[in-house]
Amino acid sequence: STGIVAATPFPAEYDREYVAPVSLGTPAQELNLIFDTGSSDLWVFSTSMPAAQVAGQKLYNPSGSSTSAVLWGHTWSIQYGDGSRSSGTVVNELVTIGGISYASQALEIANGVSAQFSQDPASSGLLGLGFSILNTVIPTSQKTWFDNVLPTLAAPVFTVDLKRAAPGTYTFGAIDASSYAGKIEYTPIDNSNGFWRLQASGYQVGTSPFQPTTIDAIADTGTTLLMLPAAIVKAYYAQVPGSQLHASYGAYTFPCSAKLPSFTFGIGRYRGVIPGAFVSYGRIDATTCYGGIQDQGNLPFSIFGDILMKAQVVVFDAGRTRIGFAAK
Ligand SMILES: O=C([C@@H]1CCCNC1)N1CCCCC1
Repeated sequence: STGIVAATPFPAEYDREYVAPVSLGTPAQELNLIFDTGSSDLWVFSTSMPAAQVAGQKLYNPSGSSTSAVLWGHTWSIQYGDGSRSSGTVVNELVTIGGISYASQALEIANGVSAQFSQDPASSGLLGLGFSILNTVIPTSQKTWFDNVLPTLAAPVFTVDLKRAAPGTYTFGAIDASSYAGKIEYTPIDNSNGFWRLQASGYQVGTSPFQPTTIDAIADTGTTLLMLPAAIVKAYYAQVPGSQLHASYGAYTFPCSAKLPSFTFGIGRYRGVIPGAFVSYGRIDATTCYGGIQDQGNLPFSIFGDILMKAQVVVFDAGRTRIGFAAK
């Protein structure tokens, strides 16, 4: 089987996150979820949530589904790198994405979420596309939806084609040859820590010479920005007049009138180019804009988030434990 769903950015003004529709239960309850290659829990806002933690999100109601079955004695609790959290209980449920169904998917229903989720009306939860070793369900860890449907897919892959300020696609079981230009360049991933973790071969700021250096990064569709080592970030903004590491935001900002240089990353000999305009994340006041490239801080690796992904077609190949990039 193959399946395709739209990946829609929110909010309209800047691409903070991308959500896609997931159908739950019988009759179908369709919720918009963030597809997150950096985690491995499938969890949803539910009717078990306190009203104070809900602000417009659609809620999954297990009692309204004839196919939901409580996974007795199982709970989950997750904390993301940005400090956001959610937790709850577990059911087995029919979960369908782009027409691809798995009848007894572990569906984690939230009975509590942190403010970052409560205050985001665009997302009713997350669908983890990381490796199942990261799943937080106890006492027995559960498989991701992708792991469960993998044997039924035409090819053991999913393809991510996010776009700037426009809907893109997540495709399961296929690579759409018409979606990209040139060849797909693959590189091995290390999934031992549950991430789609790769080594990039270097970077280039604008038209400056390419700098060969290994960049150890995870490909994370659930992270908005491109998080890189301090030295690379400094070299990038050195070419943006008026940019600064803003004291109060603890992040690089720049004058919205600035012309941003492109950012190029290497995958072997392949060069992936992020246009300068894609590096502007959004306006924070009349003249100041927020950089889409930021310091990874004390993380043990870089994060290739949406700012990078939206400039590429990215193939997550579980069959050959590799990841591929192509221009578009
Ligand atoms: O929590 C996260 C991210 C947060 C955004 C959504 N994807 C997962 N991690 C990835 C980076 C290392 C720490 C764990």
